[in-house]
Amino acid sequence: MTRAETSQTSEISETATLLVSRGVRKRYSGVQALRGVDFDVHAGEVHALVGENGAGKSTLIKIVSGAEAADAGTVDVGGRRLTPGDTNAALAAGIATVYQEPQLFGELTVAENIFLGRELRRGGRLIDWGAQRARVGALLERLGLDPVLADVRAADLPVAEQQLVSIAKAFAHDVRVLILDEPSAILTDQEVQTLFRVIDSVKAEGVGVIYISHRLDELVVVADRVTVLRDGEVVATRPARELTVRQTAELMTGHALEERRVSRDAPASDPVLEARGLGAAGSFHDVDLVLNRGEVVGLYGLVGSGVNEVARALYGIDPADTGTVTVGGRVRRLRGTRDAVRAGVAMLPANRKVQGVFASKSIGFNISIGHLRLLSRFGVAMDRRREKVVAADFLRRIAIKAPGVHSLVGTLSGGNQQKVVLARSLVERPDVLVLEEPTQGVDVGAKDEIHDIVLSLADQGSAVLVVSSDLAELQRLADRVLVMREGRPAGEFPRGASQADLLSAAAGGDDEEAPTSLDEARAAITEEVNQP
Ligand SMILES: Nc1ncnc2c1ncn2[C@@H]1O[C@H](COP(=O)(O)OP(=O)(O)OP(=O)(O)O)[C@@H](O)[C@H]1O
Repeated sequence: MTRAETSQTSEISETATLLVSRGVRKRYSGVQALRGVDFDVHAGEVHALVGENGAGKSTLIKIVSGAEAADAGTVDVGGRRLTPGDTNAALAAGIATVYQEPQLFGELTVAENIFLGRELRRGGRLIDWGAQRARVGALLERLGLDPVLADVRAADLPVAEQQLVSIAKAFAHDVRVLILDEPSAILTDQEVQTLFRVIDSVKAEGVGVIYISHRLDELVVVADRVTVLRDGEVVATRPARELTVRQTAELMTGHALEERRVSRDAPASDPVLEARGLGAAGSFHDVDLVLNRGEVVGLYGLVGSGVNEVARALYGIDPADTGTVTVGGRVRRLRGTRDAVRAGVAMLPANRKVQGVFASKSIGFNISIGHLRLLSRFGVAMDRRREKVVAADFLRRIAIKAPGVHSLVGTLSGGNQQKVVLARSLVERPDVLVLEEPTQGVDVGAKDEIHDIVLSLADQGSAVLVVSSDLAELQRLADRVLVMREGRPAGEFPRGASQADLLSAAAGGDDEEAPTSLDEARAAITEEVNQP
């Protein structure tokens, strides 16, 4: 289905309002998370819900899906009032929620996952595997996915497909309103295209979609309407086509945003880290990489390019099996993260859960853990007063939304927890810092602050490697961008290179046919991916 046809569908069914919430209020200890929110969803539309970290998006969807009860206000679905705080009632009314991280059992097949707990049985006893597989196949096909996925173990699928399977699982029930909580945050450009195709097909069936995202540039493509929340209040609900990214960002923050350009002189050649001929069987080969003192180097590539694996090898998570790495003039064997830390390399991995926060501890504690490592490196005892000052400074600088440094990290919104993890690694001021998707899930205002912090770390002499799928982020941060394709280096670009250049090098475009715009580069990739 084309976009034009899709939007027609949503206009036709505009009168059918599936979900209406009125005057929703919710208070947690010390925080008024929602202050009387009105929000509705029409049949066949994608209604995006955006706002800064802590604006109240997750709280609203928890109330709509019955995971939390509101203090005041109502939610009606199909004209019937939902019982507050009752997930079964919400499910029965047709509300399904798909979270960013797929909630599947890795050891089970896709079909088993989809029917888990409500298996189809023959004569009421034996599981009817054949019938299940056929139903799942039809379901996958309905969403434009390959029916052969039914028999694949969930753990063997890439995370993007696991997410699409989670959507399929939701559709095993009768869905009227599908809630997608930051579905694109962990996806690459071409995976996002597939997600949008699936969204188009569910829209065409008259399902209403609530779409939460921090990637504002995709709203004009995927959303019909946009609601902006700020501090628990709706500040605007508008057709997506009437809002630019900048206007949306300004509504979110409540103030005008300046256009920010970074101009930085390329740092002099003074290698802190040098990797030569680095390789790991099956994932990357022949990688030469130099990080100079005070330099920010970007590493960019599509899925399967090996960029994340290179970063993980430099931090000793999945060691390389060929080549050498020299840090601070000494050849290092990075066989584990302890070797990397000893060599002065720190990393903020993309999957924050790997690194984890101490949810039951305060913000101050979580940030000072990084500080403790720094101080203990010099054999100095930790100074508690200083710990509080450092944490309070970060709270202010990267706008962590919380009552104070004593607040427990477990009570913060997802994005704010991420800022705490970042603050911790920045406190350590490592010689080499490897950042993987440093601003994923973080709002626009905090993104700028995080970029400023990374650049000031480089100004103070750290060498920084940033692996990011956000091209605008790489343009802003990186003095140089190395592009990888299918496990090998595919080009190097100085600061000032266009997004189209980076994307086409990553996708294997040749120079003679270099695309002139980002859209053209994206279209070329989609075409390549869709080729049999
Ligand atoms: N269980 C809780 N206890 C205390 N405060 C909470 C709890 N859950 C949420 N909050 C607070 O309510 C506010 C709204 O949080 P919410 O998770 O809805 O934000 P969000 O818009 O989804 O943010 P993000 O983009 O970071 O996910 C935040 O200030 C958060 O700290």
